[in-house]
Amino acid sequence: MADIIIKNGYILTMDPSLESIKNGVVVIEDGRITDVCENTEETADTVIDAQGSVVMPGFVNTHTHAGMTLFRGYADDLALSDWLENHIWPAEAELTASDVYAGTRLACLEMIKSGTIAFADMYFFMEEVGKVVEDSGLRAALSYGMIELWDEEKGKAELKKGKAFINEWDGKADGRISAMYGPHAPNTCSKEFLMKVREQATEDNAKIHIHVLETEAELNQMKDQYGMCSVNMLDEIDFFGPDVLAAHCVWLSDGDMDILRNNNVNISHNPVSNMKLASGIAPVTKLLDRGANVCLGTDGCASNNNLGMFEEMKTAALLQKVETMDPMALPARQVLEMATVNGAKALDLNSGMIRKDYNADVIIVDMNKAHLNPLYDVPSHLVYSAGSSDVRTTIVNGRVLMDDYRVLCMDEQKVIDEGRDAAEKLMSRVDAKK
Ligand SMILES: CSC[C@H]1O[C@@H](n2cnc3c(O)ncnc32)[C@H](O)[C@@H]1O
Ligand SMILES: [Zn+2]
Repeated sequence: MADIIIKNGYILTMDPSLESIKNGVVVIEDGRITDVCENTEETADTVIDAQGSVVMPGFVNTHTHAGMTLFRGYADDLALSDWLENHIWPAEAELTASDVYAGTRLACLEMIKSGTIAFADMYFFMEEVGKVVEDSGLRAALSYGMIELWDEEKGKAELKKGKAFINEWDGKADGRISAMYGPHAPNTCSKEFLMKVREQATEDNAKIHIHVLETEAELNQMKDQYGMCSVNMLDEIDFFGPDVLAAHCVWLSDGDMDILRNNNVNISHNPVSNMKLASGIAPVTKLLDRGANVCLGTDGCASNNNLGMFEEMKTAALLQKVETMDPMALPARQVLEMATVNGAKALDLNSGMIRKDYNADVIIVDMNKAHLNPLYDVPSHLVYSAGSSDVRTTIVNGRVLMDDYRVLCMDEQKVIDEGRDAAEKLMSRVDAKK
């Protein structure tokens, strides 16, 4: 007997070897998908009727700072350097472990409700993030964000913290958590420090999550400092590889794109954050044309201001069309791949497709809504018409985290109240310091 059978749904497999099934069945046992078919004789403890819904792989958000939900709507409409240096960093200096716990719980609640099954996070007080992920049931690739600022002693302490986090958390929560090194960016960490991070990551068999060429200011700073851009500098120190997740990559030359592709670097595109901070437009279609693995992230809630992957997909697709002046650029199906298959590849997850033996990381999207009818093409609706609140069920590792809009893995109202309280107290401490 299986654990879960999802029946009567439109199965969008995202599997190149298996077409979508108009009225199909997904069978789940021990956290895995054991069958994807038109009919089954199998029985299960839980039978979910997905009539009028799309059954698809859940989203992988490949760049976020989950605890920053507490800064949602704080310091809007500013350029990145002003936003970060004069507003966000002074406010983050007041953060406590319990703030990050409350903020990350709020983030996980939002992600579960909007169909995300895994996320790559870089922040502070990462033990709190680990605890939240463990309890929530989500998957995550977590990194302690290291900012060295050319201070050798600080660098040593940061690397020690990064390593301690990896030692304690990699593989935790039955393998749902992986841990990475998180050097913040090439313009906040010295070349020497980044070389040490690379060496340590190789030795520890850990991946690396880093911001790369997000702004023109970073490009100019790097040219002044090293006589070359961040990608060239990182390439020179043999930093790149398939274990690197590079967020943003907005200011790339053609040569930089070749370097990233040739080194199989995973690139997290974060279009809403890039638009809000007016950082620029990443050359996504050029990267995809080269065969690079481009995935999709929201960035933190102070630069987005939500964690919804539906909005991110639509923005990504529209932005590339305007950038290239080609309405055929980044079609719906391709952007869906970025949000599922490519994200899973970047985080080394056996997820991102509805396929036999894959993780049972499945969402059910309710199509019985005014804004989703009539329905000619499912990928089109998912990218251009659907929204976060259309997700009715989220399953991760075979556990139902949200069932028909009801969150089962946490007390929704308590998480909202505690997030709001933590933000209120945090902001009074921030104001007192002004
Ligand atoms: C060292 S933990 C992460 C660090 O990054 C800051 N941050 C959030 N969003 C961005 C962004 O778009 N670019 C650069 N840095 C960002 C966050 O506030 C933390 O300080
Ligand atoms: Zn970021």
